[in-house]
Amino acid sequence: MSTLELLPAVDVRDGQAVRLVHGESGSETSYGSPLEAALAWQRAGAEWLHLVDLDAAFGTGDNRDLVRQVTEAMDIKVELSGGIRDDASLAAALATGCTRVNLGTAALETPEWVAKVIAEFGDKIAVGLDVRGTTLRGRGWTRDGGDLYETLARLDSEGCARYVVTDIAKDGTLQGPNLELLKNVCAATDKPVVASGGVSSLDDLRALSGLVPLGVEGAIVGKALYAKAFTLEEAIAAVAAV
Ligand SMILES: O=C(O)c1ccccc1NCC(=O)[C@H](O)[C@H](O)COP(=O)(O)O
Repeated sequence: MSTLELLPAVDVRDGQAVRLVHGESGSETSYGSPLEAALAWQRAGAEWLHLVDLDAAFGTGDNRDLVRQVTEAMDIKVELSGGIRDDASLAAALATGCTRVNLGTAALETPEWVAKVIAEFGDKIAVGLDVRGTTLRGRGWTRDGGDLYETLARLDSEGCARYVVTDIAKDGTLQGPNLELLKNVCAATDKPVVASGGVSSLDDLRALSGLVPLGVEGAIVGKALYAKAFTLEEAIAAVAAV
């Protein structure tokens, strides 16, 4: 069985690494320099970094220069997320040298553009399916954007390479991932799924590892690492031992 990929998260708001609760603007806990955080995960053995520009996601500005600086400083693979919604923001994101980008709002609001860039850029494009129940949320998770499974079927038919699935109710809460949601999404698509939101313990990572045969490829881990629920080294060892 393949090993679950781990993607430690650096979410950037107003130049700082932060974690939100349920992705809500104003619920930030700050954890200092995004570059220091990213370098720390790299030193700890990360193979991936999940880097989010929250201001771009919320439409409160952007941290584009900082995101580029962090991405360029990494020797590991970087997944960029937040506010990538048109040719200009996609070009800027890809120009950082990131391995792939994660589209969210655009998949809900400008499906023709997303179909076009999926066709053009292949597996450099992942789509974030951020849900409350089975309703997708866009614009920094503030607006409803359609049904999860209808959107998934459409994106599958367009050749989307990968999905990043977040249960917003779990995100930043340390309450454990929504395993049922992940199983249901894996049953609805043959494409790999990256699980995001709620990881709280090494047992959660072991449980997610158990879903690898179903199609879960990786897990984004944010709050648990910042809150020191476990170290990244412990997480890497835990998923390797499953
Ligand atoms: O990814 C986005 O575009 C985004 C937009 C608006 C709010 C939050 C957003 N992302 C949050 C993340 O990707 C988190 O880093 C990730 O879900 C980790 O969650 P957790 O382990 O529960 O801290």
